[in-house]
Amino acid sequence: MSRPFLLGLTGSIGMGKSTVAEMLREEGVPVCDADAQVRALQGPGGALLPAIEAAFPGTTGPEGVNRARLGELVFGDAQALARLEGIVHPALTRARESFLIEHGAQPLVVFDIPLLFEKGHERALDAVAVVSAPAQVQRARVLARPGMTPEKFANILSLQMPDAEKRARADHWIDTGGTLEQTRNMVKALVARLREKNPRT
Ligand SMILES: CC(C)(COP(=O)(O)OP(=O)(O)OC[C@H]1O[C@@H](n2cnc3c(N)ncnc32)[C@H](O)[C@@H]1O)[C@@H](O)C(=O)NCCC(=O)NCCS
Ligand SMILES: Nc1ncnc2c1ncn2[C@@H]1O[C@H](COP(=O)(O)OP(=O)(O)OP(=O)(O)O)[C@@H](O)[C@H]1O
Repeated sequence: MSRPFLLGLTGSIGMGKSTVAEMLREEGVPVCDADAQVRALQGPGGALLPAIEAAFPGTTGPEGVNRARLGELVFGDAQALARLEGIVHPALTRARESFLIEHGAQPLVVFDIPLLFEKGHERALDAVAVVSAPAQVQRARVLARPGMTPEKFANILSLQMPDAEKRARADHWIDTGGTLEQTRNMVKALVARLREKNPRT
């Protein structure tokens, strides 16, 4: 039975993954956004709140998870991060399965997964596209975000596979170091090529 072509989308912090995911949606490609799912599961009334509160007391409330607080506890403490991932990642796997059933008739679907290579998700995908920009562009983008410090940035970077390795492993590279228009043209070209590879009637 035919099925959609499964493209993974990844990239390190601040590289422009969310921006590219939005461009893909504008091209009519369904995008399953792991970060958005985590936010829903951790938001007000989210299904993961009881388990997170039990493991990290004081980090949840009526507004859901206090992400800044939880981030302080887990970024920089490998054991705590592994405990949080043990709660979050199985729920993400289930969400991905439902997404695929919902969009099973499409030629192409995208899974936007921040830690795609770090967690071995490439094994379940047909191809992977990585978004990346020069390190100094990444740094400037990330440090401009409210609440970000050079220390927090360094910690998060140390948890992620180096950008050069991601690019070496990926099948497609989307350069986000230029203008938004240049990036959009690359996105359009990639979508056209992949849809051609897997035409659906
Ligand atoms: C700790 C949390 C609450 C902090 O939230 P916050 O809004 O402050 O940061 P945000 O989620 O935007 O992450 C900031 C950066 O850290 C990276 N990051 C997030 N989780 C992880 C992780 N487990 N390992 C490595 N990098 C991570 C993100 O890709 C991003 O580049 C949140 O990141 C979380 O719940 N993480 C665990 C779930 C997870 O693994 N998510 C990433 C895959 S979907
Ligand atoms: N050519 C480009 N392609 C993509 N983003 C660009 C480009 N030029 C500038 N930007 C800007 O860079 C920022 C990238 O942020 P974005 O949230 O997309 O990154 P991200 O990789 O999803 O980050 P994180 O992993 O931390 O969630 C946006 O503000 C975007 O407008």
